Amino acid sequence: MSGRDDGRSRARRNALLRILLWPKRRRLAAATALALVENLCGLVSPLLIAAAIDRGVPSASDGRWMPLLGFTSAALAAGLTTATVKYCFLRYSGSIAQDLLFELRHRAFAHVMGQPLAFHESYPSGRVVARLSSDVESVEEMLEMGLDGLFSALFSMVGILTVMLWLDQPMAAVVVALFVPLYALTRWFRHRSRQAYRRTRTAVEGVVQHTVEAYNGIRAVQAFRREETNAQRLREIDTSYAAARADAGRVSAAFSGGVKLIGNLSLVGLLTLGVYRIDQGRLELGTLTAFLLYVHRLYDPIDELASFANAFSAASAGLEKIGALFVRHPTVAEPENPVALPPAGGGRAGTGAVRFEGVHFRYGEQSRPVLSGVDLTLEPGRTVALVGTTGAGKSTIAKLLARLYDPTTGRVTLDGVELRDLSDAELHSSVSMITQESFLFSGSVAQNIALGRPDASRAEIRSAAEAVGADGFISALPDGYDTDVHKRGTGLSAGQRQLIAMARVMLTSPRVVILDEATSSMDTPSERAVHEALTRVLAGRTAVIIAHRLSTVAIADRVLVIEDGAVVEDGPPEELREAGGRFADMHQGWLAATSA
Ligand SMILES: Nc1ncnc2c1ncn2[C@@H]1O[C@H](COP(=O)(O)OP(=O)(O)OP(=O)(O)O)[C@@H](O)[C@H]1O
Repeated sequence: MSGRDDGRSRARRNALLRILLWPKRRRLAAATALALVENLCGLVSPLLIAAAIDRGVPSASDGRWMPLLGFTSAALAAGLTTATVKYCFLRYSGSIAQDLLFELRHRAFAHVMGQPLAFHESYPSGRVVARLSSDVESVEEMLEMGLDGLFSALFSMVGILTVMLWLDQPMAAVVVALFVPLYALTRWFRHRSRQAYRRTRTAVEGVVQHTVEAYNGIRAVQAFRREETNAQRLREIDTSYAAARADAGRVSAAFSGGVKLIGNLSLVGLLTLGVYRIDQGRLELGTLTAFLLYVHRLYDPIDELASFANAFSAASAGLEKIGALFVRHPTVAEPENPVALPPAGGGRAGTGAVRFEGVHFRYGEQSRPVLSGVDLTLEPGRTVALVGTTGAGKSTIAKLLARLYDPTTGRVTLDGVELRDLSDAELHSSVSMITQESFLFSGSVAQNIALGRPDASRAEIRSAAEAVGADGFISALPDGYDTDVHKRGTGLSAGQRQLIAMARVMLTSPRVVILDEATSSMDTPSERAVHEALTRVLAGRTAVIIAHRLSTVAIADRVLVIEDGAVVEDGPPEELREAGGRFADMHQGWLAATSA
């Protein structure tokens, strides 16, 4: 990662942290106060023990037990208070941490869901899953195990050093002197562990991404016998993940060991100097004991600080990655002052006129132009088939018509209104896209049909299903319209899914329907059922079909042959067939394929 990228990642992480932490500043301040009380109580105990040794024990030898009893009871009370406050702190900081994670996960998810198609087409779904799962988990781990260590370490260090300086300065100087190597070690650790954890986050992202891709494409994986290749690839990515984790482990082990070594050197130094100063009569035994107890207390949290720093490095790398999700992507924004479509009048007739005016389009600034000046007029209520070689630009035209993207220059209008000027609600109810996947969401069949109109009544849902001939098979399902589409055993066929998708469109009753036809063929009876449904859905609407089959082109009134992002032939299918151009060649090819 270059220095500039590094700075940008950190800036994104800090901005994200600010957004998450600022609203919780009061609760964080309360948690800090609890930690302060806990550490102050913890600080008192060694002082009381020192007093018990230096004052309580001598007076007890003289037969006066009260001072010793007083000091030991006070030490006990301090210990009990420390434990109680610690319990409260952990509960309180735990609830802050959970709220924070909840918000982080939901913000990230909502942001991803609201992104334009351009984002999803360039950002692999596996990477998004990694962001929302393992990267958020790394933050969770830090919050769960690290906060306590961080607070204890910071307060203890300041508090203990202050008390030490007050008790005996030459002895405190020994401890302070050993902070120099400790500082150097910590700097090294921060630098190395940040690198190591960035590598682990990248590696774990690879593992998740590969798993999600393999799972999404399981049909292709099995059809092309890619199981072994995929497993081999996972082994490779996993090996690099393991290596990155091992490196992170080595760094943290070196740091922990180093801290322990410096802690022990402090003990030896204090013991040597302490014995010398006692011998000189400048120090009491109780004070030496307090110093030894304090050093122990000082280095224990530093060790905890190491685990926090570890968790922080992992979480920090995770937050940098999550922060990258929030980078603004050019979006197809909803207009501030939307324009309404002219009313449909009596019935649908006359609506659904589409125009592409001088449309140029490229997918990104670096990409080559896909459409270069497309001018098109689609008449209301007619069905147009887009045909052409693969990569010609057919889907791109459909995506612009559904306003999944905006043209780079030029405009697309529906009934005289530019798509950019329509509200999202009007756009979605006026232009519907039936995609190849016919995706069904978790929920009942009825809910899936009512996707575009969640307020539709059961009677309306039913009549939409009847209109496309889907009522028969839906009523035969175990729970009819209430059958859960993803419940085991429901197993809807590809054709049935398509019929549900068509009923969905029927219910929304859009002016324009775009159909990205499936290339894979279905068995003939279900293909016929889908075809009949399609004819009913398209009746009276403007339809654009990306056609891959002869039978679909047959229902079109007009064919547009697209080549290299331009319309090269345009006319009724019969006319183009006779004209002997590209469409005629394609037609011949289809005929040969179907008769073979
Ligand atoms: N998301 C994208 N980012 C960058 N380039 C893209 C993207 N989608 C398509 N393209 C490019 O745009 C061109 C047109 O693609 P498009 O999907 O419109 O073709 P198509 O005619 O629908 O092809 P097919 O019949 O194979 O679906 C192709 O060169 C393709 O590589």
